Amino acid sequence: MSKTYVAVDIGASSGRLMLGYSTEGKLQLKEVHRFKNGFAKKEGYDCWDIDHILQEIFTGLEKVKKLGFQDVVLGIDTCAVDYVLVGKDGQRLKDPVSYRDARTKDSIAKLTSDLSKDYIYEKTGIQFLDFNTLYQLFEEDKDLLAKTDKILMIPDYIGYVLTGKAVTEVTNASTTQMLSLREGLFDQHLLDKVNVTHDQFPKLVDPGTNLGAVSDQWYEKYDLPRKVNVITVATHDTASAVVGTPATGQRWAYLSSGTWSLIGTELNVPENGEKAFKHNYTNEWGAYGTYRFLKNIMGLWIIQNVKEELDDDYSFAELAELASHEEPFQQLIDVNDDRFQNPANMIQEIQAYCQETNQEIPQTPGEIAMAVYSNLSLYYANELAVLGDILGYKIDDLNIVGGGSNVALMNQLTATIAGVNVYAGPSEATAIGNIIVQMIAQGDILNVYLARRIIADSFPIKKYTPGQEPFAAKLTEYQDFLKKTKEKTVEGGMLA
Ligand SMILES: Nc1ncnc2c1ncn2[C@@H]1O[C@H](COP(=O)(O)OP(=O)(O)OP(=O)(O)O)[C@@H](O)[C@H]1O
Ligand SMILES: C[C@H](O)[C@H](O)[C@@H](O)C(=O)CO
Ligand SMILES: [Mg+2]
Repeated sequence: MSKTYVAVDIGASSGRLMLGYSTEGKLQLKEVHRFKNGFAKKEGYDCWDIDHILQEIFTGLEKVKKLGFQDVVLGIDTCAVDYVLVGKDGQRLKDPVSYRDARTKDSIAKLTSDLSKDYIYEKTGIQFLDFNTLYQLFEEDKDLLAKTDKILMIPDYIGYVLTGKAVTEVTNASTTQMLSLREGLFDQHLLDKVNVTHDQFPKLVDPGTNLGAVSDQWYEKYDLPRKVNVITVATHDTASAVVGTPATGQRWAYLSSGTWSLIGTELNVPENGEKAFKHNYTNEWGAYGTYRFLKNIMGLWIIQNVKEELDDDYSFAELAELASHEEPFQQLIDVNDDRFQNPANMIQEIQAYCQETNQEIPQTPGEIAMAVYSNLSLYYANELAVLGDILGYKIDDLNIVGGGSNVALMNQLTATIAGVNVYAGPSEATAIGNIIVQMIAQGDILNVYLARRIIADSFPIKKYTPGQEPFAAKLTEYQDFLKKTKEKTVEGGMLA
């Protein structure tokens, strides 16, 4: 048996500690601890409860010890862009604001009034999302920034709390939209633009960097395994998900399907040309010198809100089951419309959208869930066509990983509409990718290509073929609908 590894995977909706080790050439994964994650209003901002997250990590580590593991390696991954400001005394200056907060909704226009989007995209190759770190820092309290000794991305902050070592891991640093592709450093113009200095970000490190042991101070408070050595993995959770995607072949794409749906592929050189810029594709840095050429899609965040607004009367599996009894595409919805980013009530927002576009309004939980799932499938198919157009080749295989890989109807609809083979699973690809980087750093696995074969042999992966369903022509209708609604959105007003 290899060493014992612990993945701390903090998703936007749930966090988990997973134990991983390999025996007889297969990877074993065991969930040790899971907890709900989310943001809440604090002093007027939507904030992550970082103390809750830290407490749950220590609780999970105590469970690891109770299972008899005394000597483990640990890696941390979380969602992107968000950060913690640390003062000169090494303490947090405030709670981290969530990217869902409205403080940056007008920031792109403000920041690019005198620094062009062309410059920023040519420099960074990163998609324009109004919550990127660049815009959050632009809106940040200037007095607080002046008092800031370190700006730590959330997983780097957790590593800093655990070990006392402060670094900036590159996969997550790239999501700031401040890293220069060419120089491999934070771009000076962009730092200046947000009144931040180079040395306020700790040194940039690659995935697989050893941070060292959990500090002694924590052993006075918690009953932890005797030795916990922390390694900086691909700390943006999507970067870990991509490492954990069991793709083979040449023309493959991934869909990391969780709170967000991240659809894209893995490149060895960035693609920040005209088409990529026009379609707002991003070049987030991946592990091992790769680039995650991808697009953010609103994802299962929509269903998470629907579930909550139905008072959690239905599990996700039950909502998917109810949806499967409904006809797909009863309405066409631009699921990436900003109005779905953080509405007061998601169900009402979906219904209002359908009314404004003169379409049948979904009413029952099954109708609402099918409206979401079938339009996500259409959106995925559309983006696969765009991805192929930018790259100059058709994508053959789509690997769907993350919790969304459990939604069979969405996997099948996507395969049929996009005309691709869909390989669904593993749903815990992020935690698996987290562990793989640790195993490679420790010499337990040679490289990521061999790791992906081990993953494919270790976890159930379900294949969905395009089939002859009558929906393939639906994509053209959806593309026309998106074009029309985007034009109308620009002009405002109801759709004809
Ligand atoms: N059995 C299931 N049936 C249907 N949907 C499911 C099932 N299990 C998970 N999901 C979907 O997967 C989503 C969670 O996916 P996942 O666990 O990858 O997200 P996360 O890691 O918590 O968050 P993030 O996307 O921020 O990493 C849920 O919101 C739900 O919509
Ligand atoms: C804000 C980012 O796009 C976000 O973190 C996304 O990458 C994600 O949540 C993946 O789980
Ligand atoms: Mg996740």
